[in-house]
Amino acid sequence: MIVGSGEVRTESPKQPVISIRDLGFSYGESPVLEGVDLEVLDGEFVGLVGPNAGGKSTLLKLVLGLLEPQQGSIQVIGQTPRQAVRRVGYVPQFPTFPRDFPISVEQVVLTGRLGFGPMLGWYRSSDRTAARQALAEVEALDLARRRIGTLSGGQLQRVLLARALVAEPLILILDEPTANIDQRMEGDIFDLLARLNARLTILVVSHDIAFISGYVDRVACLNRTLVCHTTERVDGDLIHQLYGDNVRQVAHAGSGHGHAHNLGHQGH
Ligand SMILES: Nc1ncnc2c1ncn2[C@@H]1O[C@H](COP(=O)(O)OP(=O)(O)OP(=O)(O)O)[C@@H](O)[C@H]1O
Repeated sequence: MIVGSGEVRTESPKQPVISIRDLGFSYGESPVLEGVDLEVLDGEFVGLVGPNAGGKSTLLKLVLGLLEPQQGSIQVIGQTPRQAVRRVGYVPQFPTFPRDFPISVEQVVLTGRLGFGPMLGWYRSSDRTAARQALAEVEALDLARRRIGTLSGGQLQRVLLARALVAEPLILILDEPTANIDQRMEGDIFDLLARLNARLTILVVSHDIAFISGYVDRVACLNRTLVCHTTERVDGDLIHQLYGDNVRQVAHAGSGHGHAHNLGHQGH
């Protein structure tokens, strides 16, 4: 509540846009997720971190409605994940395209509009305008006519982000968006996400807890079960708890963030 010069104004509390309750999932005998609870509030920027095979991608697939919970529940904007799928923009983990794959950047972005219009068939001019706007928003409009397979890792991530944005989502979910790009680009992508967070709720999977804690509001640490921490809690002890000895920390030369890198995922 805000009180000033005799006026009383009540700020409405932020609503959860993703609600996960007591979620359980296994592919076979051994559980991958157990008793997972998570609420992501409207407008939040949440980082999802955890060791290899901790269940991060599985949790995303459940939130996207690609898998069904075996225990517990998930609501996305008050609906089932499948019902809400059009309001969720998804940036998958670094797909690769052959260099001569015959599809342009603009065509890739346009696939984000599939099913948008009333008719089956070709894209409308409003779809093309939206695709160009989305490319401009991620500062990649100059790439529109390039073949998708000729892009660098950082350029490809921007284009996939534009493809997610063109569907006008309320929530953006990204799976390791900077896993195969250099540190300067990593900062650029997260600066861009921070700007988009002004109008979108963001859930991002990262292997680099120390880096993302400079950007996100909270980190959700997933290792079969899930524990949330505010970013102030992200220190050496927490990183060690989560990743054990499989972590080396190196300063980011000249990054100005003063953060360290978790190199526990060198397989990526
Ligand atoms: N389709 C599948 N069938 C069987 N087991 C699977 C399948 N997908 C994932 N798993 C297993 O489930 C566990 C969790 O995998 P998941 O990919 O969710 O983890 P992650 O935290 O995203 O890992 P990483 O950081 O390595 O990407 C792993 O042991 C993995 O081998």
